[in-house]
Amino acid sequence: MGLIRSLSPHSSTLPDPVNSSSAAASSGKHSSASFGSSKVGLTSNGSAGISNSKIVTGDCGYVLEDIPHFTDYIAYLPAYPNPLQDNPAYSVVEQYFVDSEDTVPQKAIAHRNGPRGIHFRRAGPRQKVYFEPDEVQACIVTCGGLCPGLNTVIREIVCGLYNMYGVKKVLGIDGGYKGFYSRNTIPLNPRSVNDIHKRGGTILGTSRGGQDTKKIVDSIQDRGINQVYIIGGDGTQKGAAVIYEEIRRRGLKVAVAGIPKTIDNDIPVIDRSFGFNTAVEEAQRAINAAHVEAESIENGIGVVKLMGRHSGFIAMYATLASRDVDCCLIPESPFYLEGSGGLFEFIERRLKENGHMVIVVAEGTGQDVLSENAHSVNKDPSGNKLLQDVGLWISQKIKDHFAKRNKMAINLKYIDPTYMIRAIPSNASDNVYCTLLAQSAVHGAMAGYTGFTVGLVNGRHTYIPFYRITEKQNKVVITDRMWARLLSSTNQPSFLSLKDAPQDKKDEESLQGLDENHIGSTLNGFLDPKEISC
Ligand SMILES: Nc1ncnc2c1ncn2[C@@H]1O[C@H](COP(=O)(O)OP(=O)(O)OP(=O)(O)O)[C@@H](O)[C@H]1O
Ligand SMILES: O=P(O)(O)OC[C@H]1O[C@](O)(CO)[C@@H](O)[C@@H]1O
Ligand SMILES: [Mg+2]
Repeated sequence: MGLIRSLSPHSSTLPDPVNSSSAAASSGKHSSASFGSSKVGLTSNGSAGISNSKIVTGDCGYVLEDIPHFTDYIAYLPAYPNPLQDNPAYSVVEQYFVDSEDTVPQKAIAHRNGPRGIHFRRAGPRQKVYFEPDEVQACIVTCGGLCPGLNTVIREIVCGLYNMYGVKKVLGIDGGYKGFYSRNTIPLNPRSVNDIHKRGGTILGTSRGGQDTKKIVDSIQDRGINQVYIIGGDGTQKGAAVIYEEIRRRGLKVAVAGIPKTIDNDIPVIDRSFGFNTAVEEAQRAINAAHVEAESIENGIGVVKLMGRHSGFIAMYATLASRDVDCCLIPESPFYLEGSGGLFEFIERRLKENGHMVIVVAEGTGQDVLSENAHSVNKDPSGNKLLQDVGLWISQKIKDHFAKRNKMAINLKYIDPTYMIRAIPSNASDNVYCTLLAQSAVHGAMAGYTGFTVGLVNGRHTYIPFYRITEKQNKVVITDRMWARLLSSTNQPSFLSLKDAPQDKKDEESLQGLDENHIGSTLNGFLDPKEISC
């Protein structure tokens, strides 16, 4: 059961507690209150056990998917002027504090008569904060697989808290979620994190599994922690969502802020995840090596396997960037080997035309076919399916095919740089991106927001409610322009025979995951069709 804040019935502004410190007032499942031309409400949401979502609606189909704030569930909290207002470095900025009305549209493309659609709160410093500097005891945890930029985010959270807000107590949690209750903490300060951004990995260590919400929140409470920064992928953000729920259930003034991390770029809503650019850049080295090997020998074939459990973004962007790739295979695009329009036929043709070729394959590709041959499906401690090596499998299949009846002598080299592309430090552009994500998280937590993930949406930094990040995975849409660009650059077959092509919208959605225009169940009851047209 959730609470909604009391709203002035005549106000036409967004309810932003960092400009007004009025506290919780009424309660109710799926309730809404009108104010001016806007409506705000909380509703049940089925995803990841999250019970409350804050939806604000306005004119012309405007919807704000807002994030929780302490004042939603704690009454009469004092607020303080943001210390940044006295910071000489920022005093030159004309409007440094984010206007409470600033929100960012999820979709940048608008039609004249279309609804304004979903928006997220713009990230950044607020005029008021809900912590005094010496009251803050922050902690940082990294979970899941490695990703370039983890250390940069850690560094910038520590430095942001120290330098912008005068916070002096920051702890690192050792080895992922389980470190909360099984390890000692690591004290962090600007000196200890000074040059960690030049290193790959995470200085805090990471792990999979071991997410025991009760023990984690007990540890947060026992240690007096009141800001929790959680860096990790989809699994981690689901864990963060349940930690936030438990903290809220206990009525604690503890901010939970997620920073999305995934080498696979499989987190929805955000433009891209940090470290992704670095990984794509590093993948070029492997593709280049495969190309050099392949073109130096008769009928040379280079096969490169890149990461991408369910989403083929790294393979797609690495292929588009390289221009040396003849065929890119990703999990979203089923393919077949034999017969007309199949991979073998294409390889034969390309070898006859060019004398060599390069194939890039994302690790999650063709797992259905591979697991048919596997004895059992193993899972990692987080419950993620362990993948079969598609690179080895496809290499062997190609070799067998061309060896059959001495069809054609080929020279195949298989390169597997998977861990090399994620164990490196982030490049310059990812470093800047990590810095801004970390600072957004710090500003949000200091302003009393909680239960949110920071993310870049249409080039703007935003605060996104957890459920939007965890409800589905970001996938390459194979009926989109980007995949078409790839097909036209490689000239590979689409492997979509006519009968497989999406027949209608429903098929398309099941093929691609949910449409990005999809308005989730969270909005039921808040989007009145009458309000959409204006
Ligand atoms: N549904 C869930 N609810 C609570 N915690 C979860 C859930 N799924 C995963 N976790 C926890 O989150 C942590 C990281 O999860 P996981 O290993 O799936 O990596 P991830 O965050 O998805 O990152 P990546 O997939 O990019 O490596 C683990 O400690 C795991 O136990
Ligand atoms: O680090 P692990 O457990 O070997 O997992 C590897 C997986 O992690 C990722 O890097 C991120 O989910 C995937 O691309 C890959 O399948
Ligand atoms: Mg994951």
